[in-house]
Amino acid sequence: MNGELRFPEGFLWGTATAAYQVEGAAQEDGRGPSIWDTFAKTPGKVLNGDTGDVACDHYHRYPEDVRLMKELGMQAYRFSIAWPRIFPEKGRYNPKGTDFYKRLVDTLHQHGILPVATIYHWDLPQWIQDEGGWANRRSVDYFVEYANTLFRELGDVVPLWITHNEPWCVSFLSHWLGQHAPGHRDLREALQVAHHVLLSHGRTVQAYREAGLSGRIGITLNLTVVDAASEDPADLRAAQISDGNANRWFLDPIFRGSYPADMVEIYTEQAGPFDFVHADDLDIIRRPIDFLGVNYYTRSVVRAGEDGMPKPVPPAGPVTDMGWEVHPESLYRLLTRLRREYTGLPLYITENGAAYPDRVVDGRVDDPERIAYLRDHFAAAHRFIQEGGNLQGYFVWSFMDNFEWAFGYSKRFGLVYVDYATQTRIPKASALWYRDVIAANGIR
Ligand SMILES: N#[N+]C[C@@H]1[C@@H](O)[C@H](O)[C@@H](O)[C@@H]2O[C@H]12
Repeated sequence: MNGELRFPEGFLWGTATAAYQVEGAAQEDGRGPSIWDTFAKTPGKVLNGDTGDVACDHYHRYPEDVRLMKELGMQAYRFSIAWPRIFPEKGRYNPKGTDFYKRLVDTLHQHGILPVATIYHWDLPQWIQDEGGWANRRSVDYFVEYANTLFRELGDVVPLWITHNEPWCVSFLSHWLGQHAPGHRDLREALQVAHHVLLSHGRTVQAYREAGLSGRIGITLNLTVVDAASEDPADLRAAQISDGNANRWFLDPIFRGSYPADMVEIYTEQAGPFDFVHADDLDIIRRPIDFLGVNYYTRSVVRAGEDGMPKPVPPAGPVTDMGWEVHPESLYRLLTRLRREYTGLPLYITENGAAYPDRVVDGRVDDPERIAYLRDHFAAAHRFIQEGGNLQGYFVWSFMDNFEWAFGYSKRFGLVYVDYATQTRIPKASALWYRDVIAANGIR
């Protein structure tokens, strides 16, 4: 790549984390248990039996972390709010929970860093799960009450709100594939969960408008590009189905007010009638948002299984420590598709990054692969912008190494290395490189 690629004036450069992955303080100041506390303590669910009990101790070390963000030139910080801190039990609001986020947001403002709050990043209060979780339509009302509480307490100091992080993971990964909390394996339940999460999104957008706040609200979807392994019609259809599950199942309701017909036919056959979809639900889900958050990590390649359903094909090219193919051109393809087929709204890359087996050598962490990964993905984003794409910001996942869900602490996504034994933070070479990218508002 020759020459410098400069981003538009005002382009927002930041990093992202999530409450259960970084905060620790799992029982502090009235926090109640979440489904991830339960899941992580269930033998065999998380590698090495790791939990988020301590994590990066961000709950106590946020002043140091925010100072480091400032030193690294970060302009924005996307964090999530832990619902079980705010409503630890049914019907009981915990002001101490909100107070932590007020302290965090105030510290961010003091350092000139824009707070971006994700309302839900997977840590459902266990008391709601005990009532059926997201599969129970009542969860929608609980979510709106929680969101309204946040808008009341933080609405005037948080300018960007994200209702949900990755509804696909909340529904299919957690209730069909069983890999995330609560670890269920039931397609019909996953479809109900997806619907109620989307409905809670729409209801919350409505509540935000009614609150008369001056910020902006959107949703973050994990999206990908699905390629067929061959031009064989069976493989092409398998790719279409995989795209329907990964992308269109969420994009269509939000931007078109309907579920994709081809997938409704398949899922009705596999999981029964959609009697959990009420008459005006889709009109609520499609409430206009101000921006779309896109989490992109990799593309997928699929072939048709014997049943015609998509089966993953192992990556042929370079992969990260997660085994995910490094495929920056698919970020450009994804963004271009979103603009062509769904929306001209502002887009933010709310997560993009890579795990690599980082090591501390003489007090330093050299991570050239991560620098190359980020550079190539920034270049793909820049190409989209150059062609008129409305991309307004980029949040690298993650600010620091953290609890990587079922992988525990075995995968390091951070720009900043965390020594979990001492809680020492060490900016990796990629953090210093990113600092220079932000300062130049571009890449060389
Ligand atoms: N795996 N992985 C890394 C990263 C995960 O740590 C985030 O919590 C999710 O939002 C999204 O899956 C992406």
